[in-house]
Amino acid sequence: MPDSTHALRALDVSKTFGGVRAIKGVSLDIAWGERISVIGTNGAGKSTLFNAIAGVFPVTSGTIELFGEDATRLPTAARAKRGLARTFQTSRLFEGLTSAENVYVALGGTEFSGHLLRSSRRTPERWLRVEELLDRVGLSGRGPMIVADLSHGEQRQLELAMALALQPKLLMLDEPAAGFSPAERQHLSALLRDLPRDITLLLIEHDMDIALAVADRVVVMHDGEKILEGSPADIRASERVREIYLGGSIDDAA
Ligand SMILES: Nc1ncnc2c1ncn2[C@@H]1O[C@H](COP(=O)(O)OP(=O)(O)OP(=O)(O)O)[C@@H](O)[C@H]1O
Repeated sequence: MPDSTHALRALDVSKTFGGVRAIKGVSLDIAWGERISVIGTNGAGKSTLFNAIAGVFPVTSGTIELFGEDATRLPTAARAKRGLARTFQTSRLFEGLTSAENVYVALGGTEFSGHLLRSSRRTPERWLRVEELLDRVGLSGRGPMIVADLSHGEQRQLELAMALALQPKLLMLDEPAAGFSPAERQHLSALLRDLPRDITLLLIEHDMDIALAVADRVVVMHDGEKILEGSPADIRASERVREIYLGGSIDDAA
């Protein structure tokens, strides 16, 4: 059971790379089960905030509490062990394996060494779980396909299945719709909305439609700072957001 009211509390977090202040005093609380989208134009600091929470690098100042525990100095693996799962902008799949085998490995198939058929006899329940996860992300029937033969969209869906295999408390998705067709975007949006409500979700997304459709609350970053947060309706109606997107890359507002 959660031992705090929040899955995540980031307090006054800053990160400087050389002379660049990528994020400046950003605070962000995410309640258990809440779904947050972080939006902002190129260079706003979204990825830096995301990576700071995931523990990819140490923050310059500020604190990060995960699941009620100070995680500011915890390495990525320790954060993952406590229940944080993330996807990446670039694919981390095993391209020569099938979809099902990828999910199997993500489920903790530590005995995996190219002998999946042999291990499958020992772990039929794990293969059932693989099928469930593939179904959940809309990849029913794709289990036997080699990853390299999946479409880009399907590969991202597979990554989502692998993240879900970890039964995360906090699922962090880094631009999951990058490179998607309009149809794939709609599909992803529906998939994310259908995720179990007990998974806390932090989504960084360029695509406004997905960001607003999936989130309970939206955080707007600009120039390294959190400048606004509110409901999707608040954000949609915000003149400030409109100005920022028009002043930045108009593609971002698409
Ligand atoms: N490793 C790094 N080294 C130096 N500067 C960095 C590094 N990572 C990010 N920055 C800088 O920090 C600022 C914020 O970048 P960040 O990638 O967090 O923005 P973003 O909102 O994710 O942008 P995008 O939407 O383009 O991915 C930018 O000015 C960027 O150039």
